[in-house]
Amino acid sequence: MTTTQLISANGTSAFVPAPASPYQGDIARYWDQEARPVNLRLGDVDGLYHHHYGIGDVDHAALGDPGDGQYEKRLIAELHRLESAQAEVLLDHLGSIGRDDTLMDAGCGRGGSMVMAHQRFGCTVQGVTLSAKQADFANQRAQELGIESHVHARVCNMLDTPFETGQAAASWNNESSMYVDLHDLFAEHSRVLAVGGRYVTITGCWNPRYGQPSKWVSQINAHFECNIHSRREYLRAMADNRLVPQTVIDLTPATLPYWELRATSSLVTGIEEAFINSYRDGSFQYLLIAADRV
Ligand SMILES: C[S@@+](CC[C@H](N)C(=O)[O-])C[C@H]1O[C@@H](n2cnc3c(N)ncnc32)[C@H](O)[C@@H]1O
Ligand SMILES: CC(C)=CCC/C(C)=C/COP(=O)(O)OP(=O)(O)O
Ligand SMILES: [Mg+2]
Repeated sequence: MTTTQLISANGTSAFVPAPASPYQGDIARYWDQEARPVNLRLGDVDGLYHHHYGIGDVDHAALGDPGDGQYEKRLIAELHRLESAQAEVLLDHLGSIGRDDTLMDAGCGRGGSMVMAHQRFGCTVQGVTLSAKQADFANQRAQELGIESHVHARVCNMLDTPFETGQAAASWNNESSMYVDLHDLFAEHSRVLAVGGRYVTITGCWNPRYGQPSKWVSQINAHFECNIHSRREYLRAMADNRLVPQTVIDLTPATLPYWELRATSSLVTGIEEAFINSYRDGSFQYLLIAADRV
């Protein structure tokens, strides 16, 4: 594997794999530079840093009076609670996981879901991200929590991981599959998963019933430099790679309250309207798919 030496601001150096394509280089740079308050301030609530969206009903009693000085703080805590609830639902679908099991988080971001998985199951979690900044951040958090022997992130292409064939009891993509070819992705999950293991994704996908990707879906693609797939593509690519869906849940109604609340906050990024409109017009869906590796 080709590597590139990176010299960081404090003079330390590290070898990271050279990107597999110019596109992956762009995505690595995108996440290396990302520092949006909507992600950092939510993560600061309890130290779980997510780069995914939320599900569930808004607790209006907890939010309280918009007129008082502490409202914004409570709003941030509420958005964060909904994002962590999303990760809990993903973990609910991993099946029975033991302390000795290894899980793979494909596109692990700053590692919030990995920490939650370890805290729930006591297992080992191996994460991969294209971003050295994200991997460092996730490993720093694991160290601060004293769980670095069980939670580890590395800079690595999720389509070509160093994990052994059949090594993982379960694996997932949490809002990270729109950056890769789905056939290549599911071939790698299928290789790394033990037979009988479980794969889970939560993703945004365009709805074939709408016809083609709507202008809102195109706007989301441009905003994040990603390539949202259709629901049909997910199911077809899984079927071609020995991943048999056990559960498919349309989380669209469950994620709308998160977006409607986020649109009222001071942390808006400008993409809220595209998510809200595409979920409402049926062109875009927020889906959980849990599949058995057979
Ligand atoms: C929207 S973030 C999701 C992060 C995380 N799953 C979460 O829920 O917080 C997308 C992640 O996918 C990663 N990613 C995109 N393409 C990748 C690839 N080819 N290999 C590894 N990671 C990739 C990015 O580096 C980033 O960490
Ligand atoms: C559902 C879809 C299509 C997701 C695209 C991938 C993505 C960028 C997710 C959220 O990341 P983030 O938490 O960094 O984004 P934001 O800054 O908007 O909260
Ligand atoms: Mg976010």
